[in-house]
Amino acid sequence: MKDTTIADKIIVALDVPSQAEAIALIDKLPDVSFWKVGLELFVSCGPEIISILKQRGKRIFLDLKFHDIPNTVAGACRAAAKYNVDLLTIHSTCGKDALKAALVALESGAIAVDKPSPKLIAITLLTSLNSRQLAFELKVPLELPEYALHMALLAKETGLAGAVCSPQEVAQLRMSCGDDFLLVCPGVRPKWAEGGDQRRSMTPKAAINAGADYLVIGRPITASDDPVAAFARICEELG
Ligand SMILES: O=C(O)c1cc(=O)[nH]c(=O)n1[C@@H]1O[C@H](COP(=O)(O)O)[C@@H](O)[C@H]1O
Repeated sequence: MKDTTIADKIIVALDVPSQAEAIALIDKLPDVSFWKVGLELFVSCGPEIISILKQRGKRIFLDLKFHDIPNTVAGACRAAAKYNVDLLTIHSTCGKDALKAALVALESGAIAVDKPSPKLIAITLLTSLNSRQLAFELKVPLELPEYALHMALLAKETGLAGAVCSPQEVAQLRMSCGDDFLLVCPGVRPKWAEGGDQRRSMTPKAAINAGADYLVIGRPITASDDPVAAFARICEELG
């Protein structure tokens, strides 16, 4: 088995509008072992990108962020099982019944196609939201860290494999959810990169030190003039 390196902890978000641009990035960055296919790319070019990544031996995070009633998320998860990806996302705010239905359908879908089940992980609170927006736009009366923890625990109690959280909450979630619960952190920003629409960022090094299993990083690498150098610089900063 290939040794795991610090670079393997970085999942690069393939947020581009076409398959050609995605392939160009994948081939430009051969040291990236884990790629995220999100809504933009999947809606633009469909599931073929999954096969392209598989042919190159990459791990895949299929980030479709399901959010619907139990019957619908279950159907989507059953269908997604056939792609044989490593990680799949659903919003915790679907509620416990939907999370459970999704998990059961994903596992039975994987058995039906004789493939391992992807790990289902739950979005706690999008990293583009801050505490002000949580209180005044979403009208959630809890403090942000308490809300994120509650959403992670809901996923854990339902049997999901992990959660997506901002690096600012990862230490608390790690402490409360234990070492076996997968914690994936987007909203990560090296000091030299622009924040963009992310609201609860920390540096890659700080996020890993706080307990993240994986970092999801997009634009600091993919929108850089030199993605290869940007990826190498992040790996170097992670030590
Ligand atoms: O599920 C995700 O990956 C996700 C959850 C979240 O709360 N915030 C978040 O930014 N993401 C994703 O992580 C990636 C972050 O990209 P950059 O902001 O370009 O680094 C995007 O593809 C987002 O869709």
